[in-house]
Order: sequence, then C-alpha cells, then structure tokens
Amino acid sequence: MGKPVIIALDFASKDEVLTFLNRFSNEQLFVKVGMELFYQEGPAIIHDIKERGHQIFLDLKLHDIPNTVKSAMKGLAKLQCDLVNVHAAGGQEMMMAALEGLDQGTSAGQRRPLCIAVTQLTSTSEEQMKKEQLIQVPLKESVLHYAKLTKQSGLNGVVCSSHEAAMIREVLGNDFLTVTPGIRLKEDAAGDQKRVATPDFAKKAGVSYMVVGRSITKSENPHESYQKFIQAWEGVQL
Ligand SMILES: O=c1ccn([C@@H]2O[C@H](COP(=O)(O)O)[C@@H](O)[C@H]2O)c(=O)[nH]1
Repeated sequence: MGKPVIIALDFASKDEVLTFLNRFSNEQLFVKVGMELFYQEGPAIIHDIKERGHQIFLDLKLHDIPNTVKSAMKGLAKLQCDLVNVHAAGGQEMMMAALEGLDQGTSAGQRRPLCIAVTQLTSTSEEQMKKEQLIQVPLKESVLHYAKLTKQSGLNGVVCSSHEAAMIREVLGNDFLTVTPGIRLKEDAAGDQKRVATPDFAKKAGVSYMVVGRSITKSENPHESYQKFIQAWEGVQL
C-alpha cells in the first residue's frame, strides 16, 4: 500500500513546495496537490513533483455537469497522477462521466489514475449539514449514502472522515478506499476541521490513507512531524 500519510502541499508557489520537499532528502512521499497550488502553478507543478519520484493525489474535487467533468478528467488523466477526485454530490451520471474522461485520457500502457469522491467535507458538522444543505438524516447516513453511490458509479473509494471509515469498510468492503483528512495529533489545533481524529484512531478504523496538511507543513520541523504521524500509525497493531 505504500505510505499511509498523504501530505497536503497547501502552498502558494513552486518555490515553497520545493523548499518543503528538500527537507525530506530522497524519501519517497505521497503528496496532495490541491486548488491553492494547482491554480497558482498549473500542470507544470505536477511534472516537477513527479520528477522527484513522489506519488500524487490531485485534489481538485470536480463538481460540474457530466460533460464538463468528463472533458476536464480527460485532460487531467494526461498528468498521470495516482489519484484524482470529484464531489459525490455531483451525482452518479457525473461520476461515471469522470471515469469515462479518465479512460479516454489515459494512453495505452499507462495506468489510469484511481478516482474517489468527496462525501461530506471534514469541515462540515452534522448541525451545519442539516441547516445549510437541508439534509435531515444523521451525517454518518449521508456519508454512507454518498459512498454507496460512489461505489455504484464504479469509483475506487471516498474522501470521508475517520469517524465514518469503519462503517464504510464494513458495508462496501476492504478494497473500497477511505481517504481521510482532518487528522491531528492530540496537541494540534483543529482549525476549521470539524470531524477530526488522531492517527491511531484512523488506523483502528481501517482508514486507507490519512491526509495531513498544516500539522506537518506549518510545523517548525516538518520531517519530525511527519515521522510522528507515521510512528503513531505504525504503533497500532491490529
Ligand atoms: O473533506 C475534505 C476534503 C479535502 N480536504 C483537504 O485536506 C487537507 C487537510 O489539511 P489540514 O491542514 O490537515 O486540515 C486540505 O488540503 C483540504 O483541502 C479536507 O480537509 N477535507
């Protein structure tokens, strides 16, 4: 499975990214490129990171009409990232269109990126979901509903919080990926995240990959902080 931690490279420039990556010398990482970095640096940043041998989750969370998502994914497939994503709220037709686009954009002999869908953002609380999205079921039920829809659409997994991962694994199987942001060490500030969990909670819940941003990138010693997350994960014997 490789590294259980995906580092969110939420930086505004290539210089900041390279300074950050240089702290890890030759260590191969699994990193996430999100909107902040991609909108500033464009596709070239993907080539720069890939050149250094890191795995990439391109986290652009596509959510648009099926035809637009299909065409966008066709283009993104050419960047040869390992993982891309959409919002499950875009619906089954949109998610299936995303896969079609990825298939069309992947050349023979290349591996199609895995595609996952965001269920409910980890910055959303149950109260907020009910009030602002007018979804009146418990948040866990909404997440499971989106996860089922995602699987039916043929995608490889979901973005959810660690609190929903065990339920999703139980219902949808061990091969269906759960990628969980909102990961914090006990002493870390939650910031804008509402559904947070520690690495050991995530491991016990059967999470596939933990996404960690600020706890590592804003730390005085990012390499040491990264190691703390890895060690906390590895310290849990299942
Ligand atoms: O539901 C979601 C989906 C994506 N994210 C992204 O993960 C990181 C988390 O960063 P932290 O600094 O560790 O909070 C960030 O890039 C988000 O865009 C998410 O948090 N929740």
